[in-house]
Amino acid sequence: MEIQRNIMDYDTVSLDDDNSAVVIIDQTKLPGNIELISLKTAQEIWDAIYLLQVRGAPAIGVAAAYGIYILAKGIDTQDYDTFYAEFKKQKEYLDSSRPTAVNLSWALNRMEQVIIRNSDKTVPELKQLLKKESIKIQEEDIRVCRTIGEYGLSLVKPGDGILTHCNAGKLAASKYGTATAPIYLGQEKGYGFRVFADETRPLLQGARLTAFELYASGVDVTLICDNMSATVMKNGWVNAVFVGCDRVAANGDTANKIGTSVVAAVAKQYQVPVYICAPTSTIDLSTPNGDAIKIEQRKPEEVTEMWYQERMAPEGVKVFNPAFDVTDHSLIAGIVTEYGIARAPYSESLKEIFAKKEAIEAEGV
Ligand SMILES: CSC[C@H]1O[C@H](OP(=O)(O)O)[C@H](O)[C@@H]1O
Repeated sequence: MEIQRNIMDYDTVSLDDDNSAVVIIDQTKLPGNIELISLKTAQEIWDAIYLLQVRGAPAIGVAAAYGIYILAKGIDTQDYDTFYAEFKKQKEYLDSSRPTAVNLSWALNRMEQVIIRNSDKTVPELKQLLKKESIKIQEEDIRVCRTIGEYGLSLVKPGDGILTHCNAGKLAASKYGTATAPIYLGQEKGYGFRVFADETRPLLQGARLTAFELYASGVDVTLICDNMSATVMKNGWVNAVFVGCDRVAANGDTANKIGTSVVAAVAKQYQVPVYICAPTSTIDLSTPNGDAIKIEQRKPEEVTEMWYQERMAPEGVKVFNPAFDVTDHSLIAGIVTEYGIARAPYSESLKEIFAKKEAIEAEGV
């Protein structure tokens, strides 16, 4: 008898036992098959991020941190400058896999800082410090997501309807997810949320991943097509929208999966608050506003034929396939971080969030 495997029992991203590979759930195979794959080379790691075998801003950051660690481990030199030069080459390559989710560069830069701050250490010592930092990044991700869940839970009440778009769940992070964190914590407390998951064309992260993980967790989830979000909100079935993010700009404009801005515009029409669940690792104060966020453009085949037995569009037709869009800060009721909920004006409140973060870090809490 096949053992009933629950997706929630698997780590989205991990290091293998001998620290020689990044192990991920291949999310392109979900929900049909739960397959773990080991990534050992720079090309394998790059491909896994680009092909969305591992995806979601926090999960991409953790995969990149583990990835650059195992690549650094393989650099065969005892000379600091030679080691650092090769590290930078590998880091720049991994950083080129996807442009929008800031966690990729955030994690890689954080790993590089370990080398910069420890120029007096030997190469073996640097490799150990890189391992330690990569594990710390994943441990923080788990703590951060749970804290976001706690703040998010304060925005809803038992029995509420929650709509989410794309997958900002456990499969986009290490555990809890970001937008799903309030849902999972509510599940622990018996809140009985009714969740509506947008399927999220063209790659169907909502159908294949969010509905999959929530259903596996016993959450009351209803899968809807993207064009149905207006109806469920008009019917009064949604009390709040929780979504993830890939990059939050200094003024609160937020890049997230394509279609998020549509959900936010419809939510405004029906007076449903939209909350961005945003680890501070996904907030980029160096990006002034949404116009400055680079939006990844992906292949037309994802739109025209990816999920169909036959092509569903004429051969050669023009296709526009931006992977993300930017939700204007004016459509966002709150940005839920692990240091509290930022409210408009975000150009001020996000700075206050980071000031709180820095003060707590300075205390070594
Ligand atoms: C926890 S944030 C996840 C975020 O990333 C997703 O994009 P992709 O599936 O292309 O990596 C989507 O925008 C989610 O909201």
